[in-house]
Amino acid sequence: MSKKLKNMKWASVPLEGFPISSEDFHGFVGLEECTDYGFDKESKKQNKKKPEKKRKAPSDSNPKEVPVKKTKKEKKAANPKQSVPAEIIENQGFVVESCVKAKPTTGKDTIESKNNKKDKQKQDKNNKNEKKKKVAKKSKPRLGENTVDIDSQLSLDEMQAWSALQIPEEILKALAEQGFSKPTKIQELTLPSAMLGRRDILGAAETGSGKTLAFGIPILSGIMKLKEQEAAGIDVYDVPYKKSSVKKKTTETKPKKVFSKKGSKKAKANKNKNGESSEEGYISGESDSSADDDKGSDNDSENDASGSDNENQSDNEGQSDEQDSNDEKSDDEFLEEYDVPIKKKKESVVDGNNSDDSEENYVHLSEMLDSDDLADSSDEENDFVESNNGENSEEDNSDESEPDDELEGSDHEDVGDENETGVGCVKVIDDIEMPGHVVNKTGKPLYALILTPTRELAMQISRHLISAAKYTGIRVATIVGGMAAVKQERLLRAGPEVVVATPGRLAELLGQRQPHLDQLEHIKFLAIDETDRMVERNHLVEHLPTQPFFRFRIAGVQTFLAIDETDRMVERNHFLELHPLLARLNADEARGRARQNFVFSATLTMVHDLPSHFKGNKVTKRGKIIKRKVHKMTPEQKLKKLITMIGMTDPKVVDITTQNLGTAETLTECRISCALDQKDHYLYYILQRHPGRTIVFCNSIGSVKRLAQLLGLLKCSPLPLHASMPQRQRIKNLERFRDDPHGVLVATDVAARGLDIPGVDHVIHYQVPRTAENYVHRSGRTARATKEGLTILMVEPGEALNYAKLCRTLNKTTDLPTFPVPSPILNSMRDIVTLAREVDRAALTHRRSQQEAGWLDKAAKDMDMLVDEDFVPRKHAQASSSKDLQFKKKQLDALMARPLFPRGFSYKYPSLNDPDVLGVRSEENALQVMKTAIQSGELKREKRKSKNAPLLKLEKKSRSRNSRRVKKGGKKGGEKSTPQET
Ligand SMILES: Nc1ncnc2c1ncn2[C@@H]1O[C@H](COP(=O)(O)OP(=O)(O)OP(=O)(O)O)[C@@H](O)[C@H]1O
Repeated sequence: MSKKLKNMKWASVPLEGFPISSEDFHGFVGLEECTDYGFDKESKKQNKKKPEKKRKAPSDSNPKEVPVKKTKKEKKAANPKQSVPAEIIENQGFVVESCVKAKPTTGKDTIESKNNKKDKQKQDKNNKNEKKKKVAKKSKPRLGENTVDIDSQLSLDEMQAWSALQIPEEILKALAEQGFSKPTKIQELTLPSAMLGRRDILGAAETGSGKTLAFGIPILSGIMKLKEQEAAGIDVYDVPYKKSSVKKKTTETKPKKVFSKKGSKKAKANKNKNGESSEEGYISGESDSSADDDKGSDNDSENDASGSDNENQSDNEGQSDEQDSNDEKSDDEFLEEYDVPIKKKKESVVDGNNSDDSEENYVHLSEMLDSDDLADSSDEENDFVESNNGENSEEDNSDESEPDDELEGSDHEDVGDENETGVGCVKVIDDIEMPGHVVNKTGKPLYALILTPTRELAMQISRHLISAAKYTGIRVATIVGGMAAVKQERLLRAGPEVVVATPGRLAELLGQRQPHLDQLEHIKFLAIDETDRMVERNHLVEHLPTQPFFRFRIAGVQTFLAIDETDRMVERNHFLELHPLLARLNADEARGRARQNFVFSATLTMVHDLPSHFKGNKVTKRGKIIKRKVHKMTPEQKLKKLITMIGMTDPKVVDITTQNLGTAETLTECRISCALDQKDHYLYYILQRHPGRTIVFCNSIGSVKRLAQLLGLLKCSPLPLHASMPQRQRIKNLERFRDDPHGVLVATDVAARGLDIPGVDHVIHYQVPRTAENYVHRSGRTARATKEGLTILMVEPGEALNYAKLCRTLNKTTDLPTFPVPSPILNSMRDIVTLAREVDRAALTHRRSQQEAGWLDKAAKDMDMLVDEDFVPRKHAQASSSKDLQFKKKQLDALMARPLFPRGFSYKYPSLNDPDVLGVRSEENALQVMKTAIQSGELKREKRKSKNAPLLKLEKKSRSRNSRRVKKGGKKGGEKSTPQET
């Protein structure tokens, strides 16, 4: 011991309570503590370096406690969570920390603490994730997610209107939470047949009328039933869901006569004579009574169902079905009808504790886009994958025995006998047809497939289903293109009961034989939303030429035309995947028949006039005449095609679109007729004068890009949306649009169908849509779920013919009313828009000159050449373009800084009685303006004064012009003047 240490004062420490006693530690004598701390010169030096005043005074200014500035290491060592509260003692300027409640540590404890640490870390991570989830949930609902007001949530007692439909309590509870007090009309008309009769459904109802739940509810409740059977140990893979009673009907699915003339006297007479329209399998919206009849009949069946004989329910769906029920399979082999309420799931499920499960298994599209989340997939997931693989291998084993189950007849029995004798040899059986596709049963059946034409729609349908399935424990996965397939595969490994997909990505994963999707043949439910979008060009052409398809071009739009009489459906290139998919689904006839199919669209029965160039013989470029006859397809034929294509059996057809042909009753339609050049002025006027959530639809991606650029310069904050945008951006823009009450979405028809964005005030068709269907679906983004909305169609003279066709297809006998726009304001709009266009042009010139300069520099660098600094043309061009751009930008800013709608300026517009309205306020409700204009009758007066002929008259002129052209040169009439076909 050094001298210094010897000289120091030491005092013995009592060993009472000390962790180590002298007995425990051999040779241990005692413990002394140093009481004289004056020896530490270094520490004194340090103290000098760090004057005390720098130390923060403790808040409670305890003279004994002095805060110490710790080093990083010290801080780490004294983990605040695990360290024992320390007592800080000051003695002669030296600070000592002594553990007050220190516990001795053993090796075991260290391991435990390590484990605890891990557990805690895990827990912390989980908590953080949960918090993140909660924050994310609170801050931003996902696209398609229903944001429900707590006030609008209903109790189960308030859901009496649903009671007749016998919906499982779990689903009813979720519907109550969303405030859906009663079924919509389409739901009311289709649910009884779908749920109790288990019939295929072909449904046409106006946009925003709740068609998603019209197929969503029967699918979810059907899956609940199947899962019960599964839990009872029944092999649900091969249990047919639909009744045998509908089987025989499949061979002849004659479309019903009522299609040809809806609401005709004959049809009505038929209905009355035969009983009810349900017998015909068709409900027309034209006669409410027929619909009610059907509803009544279905309700009758429900009453029967409440008794013991459930079979009556399906009997009611078609009297003749009764005899057919003695098919190959007895009814015992089919699933029973529901006992309502369905056997309750575990309390936790009903209480919603399980709801997170489904949430967890659903991954939002925007989340899917984060590729990095693939890297941080947790251990649990890896575990899951492993165990799942294990499961698969088990399933594979069970699959090996599968052919035995399928074998029928004596051979099969023989095999059984041999097995019974214990002889372990393989018997060779002749004449057994080997199935082309061996289904890989994973033990987690895929029950339902829902196909949609667009990714956003798939995502939205998933969200709607997840909301309705909240208390059922049913999981839904979304499989769409444009994002990492790996993550979607991971979702599928969890074995979701429902898959919502777009055909392309589904086909891709099927091609890779993804195990869950590989069970596709066994699905019990198939829904195809917006079906008619998947089926295109509904014309029949007689007298086939040699090629199976006749390909033609109309003003750059490449189209395929079905010329086969054998009901061949032709679709655009991106839905080519649909046919092999349907072929696969229907390969096994019995299985196909046992599947319940749903087909819904607002424009399911809409048919078009033939384009004029289809009429008469076709004259080829070489002057050869091809005789042909092109027929306009009837709604009946259109549906027949769909039925055949999808493999539906005895479908119930519900069409309630008769009056408005798919557009909502609450929709106000109008138009603006102007020169092509003026469209931008009008558009800018509407956006400025009538702000609101607005969708501007264009016919091409190019138009969307141009308009988005222009509106950006005009500070309208446009959000573009088109198919060639990255998927992440598409979703982002849609979410931004949803969140902004004054958002402006500029989109192609990719946003036309199905998107349910609440509170869209206006839909503006910047160009006349190519088809009447597109007009209906575009317009349907507003005026949804009984809310009001306004749609404005912009028509320039070149589109007059298409507009006229549109009106004819939609059974409109008069022109759409004109939206009132006061011309003085339009003049000021014109100046701004013209300048904005100039800025746009200048920006383009500047970009080009920059690109050119960049190219020159690069080329010079590559060639190791020096470009002369005074390379005049290049420098000059760059400088002048930049100057020009800056100047024009400033001009535009100055112009836009002026008030667009100054007070006191008289905006007197001859068509409005109340000009002050415009003079006082700078913003107005467009719908109200239009309604007032219609009611005041000013529009009619204005029309009479107008020198312009109504647009419908223009059609006649253009027709006669076309026919003259055809006669002259044998050219296809309208080929040039009609880039769009309705
Ligand atoms: N029973 C109901 N009561 C009230 N609202 C409902 C009901 N069913 C569905 N809705 C709501 O109505 C809106 C439109 O529903 P949905 O998207 O299914 O319409 P749709 O008929 O499929 O429209 P589209 O033809 O445009 O695709 C949704 O916001 C949905 O939540």
